[in-house]
Amino acid sequence: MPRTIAQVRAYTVRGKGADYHDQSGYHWIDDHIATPMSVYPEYRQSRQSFGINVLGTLVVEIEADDGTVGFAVTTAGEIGAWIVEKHLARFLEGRPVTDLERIWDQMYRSTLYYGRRGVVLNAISGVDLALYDLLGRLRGEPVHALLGGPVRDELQFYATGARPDVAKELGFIGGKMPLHHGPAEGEEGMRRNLDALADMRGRVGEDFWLMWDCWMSLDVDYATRLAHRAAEHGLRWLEEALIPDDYWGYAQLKRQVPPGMLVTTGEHEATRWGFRQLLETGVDIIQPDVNWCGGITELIKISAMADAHGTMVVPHGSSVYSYHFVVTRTNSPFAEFLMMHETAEKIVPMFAPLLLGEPVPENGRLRVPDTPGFGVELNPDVERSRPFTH
Ligand SMILES: C[C@H](O)[C@H](O)CC(=O)C(=O)O
Ligand SMILES: [Mg+2]
Repeated sequence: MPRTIAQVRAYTVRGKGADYHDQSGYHWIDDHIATPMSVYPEYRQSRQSFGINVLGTLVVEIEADDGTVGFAVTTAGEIGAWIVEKHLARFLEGRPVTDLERIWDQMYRSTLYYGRRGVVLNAISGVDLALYDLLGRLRGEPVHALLGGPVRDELQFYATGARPDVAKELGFIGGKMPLHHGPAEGEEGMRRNLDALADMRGRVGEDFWLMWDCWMSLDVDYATRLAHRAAEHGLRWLEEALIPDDYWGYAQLKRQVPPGMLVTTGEHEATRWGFRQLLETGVDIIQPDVNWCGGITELIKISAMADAHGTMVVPHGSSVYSYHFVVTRTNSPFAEFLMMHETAEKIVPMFAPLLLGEPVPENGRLRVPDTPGFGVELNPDVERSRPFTH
């Protein structure tokens, strides 16, 4: 008989951690990056000014009836803690730890009237990942073994950050930069974007992948013009050019970009139904975030559907939670590493300082550890609180 779930607990943490936009002091990740809010000049310089970091980190702990505890982290803060404690916990406590599918389905169906995506799916993802962690710990196996085992010996990474030139030195296969100026900054902003790309191309040489992360800031017309002008500097892909709801725009953009340039998106999409719509647009790479899209139980379905469309799945960030998945799938040939060092010049663990044992790539590569569950522990020195109980 499988173990049963004794208790579900939700905690919040402020500063860094899973809410990696929650940085203080200078950080490249908050330095005049183009966003959907860039149409308002007063919100252009800092994403924190419009509240990109309001949520904070959610930690979900699930305890089995023998006292074994699994956990996971995501971006959802207090609102997520409330959803887990007051609504989702009832679908877990007293159930077998192996009931992944039924638990996911009940969490999703029961929250449909206020959920479907966004913070509710972040909370569901956190619960699902904590359950995988618990199952791995109980069985003494890494999560990648629960998913069918690795299809390659190690992962290779591209780096996201302000310094692709440093990423190249560190052994990454490519560098993805934030786009700094959106359509509201006119031709001057367009020129600055292209100058930055040309400058970086000059530093990294011809063959190194360079990509742009547009964080939902563009429209189809601007994105098309940007893509054509960027082609001469060898831009490999244009990421998340449009708002996530504009599936029709993505289909049009895919038809209009120069041959060979990839259109990628999906980090703010959730569930198999959202990704079905996205796959039908014809984008080249989908980028679900396993901490936000519904967890591993849902990513398995999204990935299989993408595979049948001949589309690559390169998950957004998510550290160990995506590494254990990516290593088990042939249509996920590489992974993202988000450079959380303030100037992107050094490698630091993505969710630092929240996790102990969080692995980082060396020379752009990583052998996913075989330690049980996701192989990480909560750092006891990081203060957390439990705002709600049930
Ligand atoms: C750099 C991007 O604006 C964002 O902060 C991270 C992201 O979208 C990505 O890693 O992809
Ligand atoms: Mg992105």
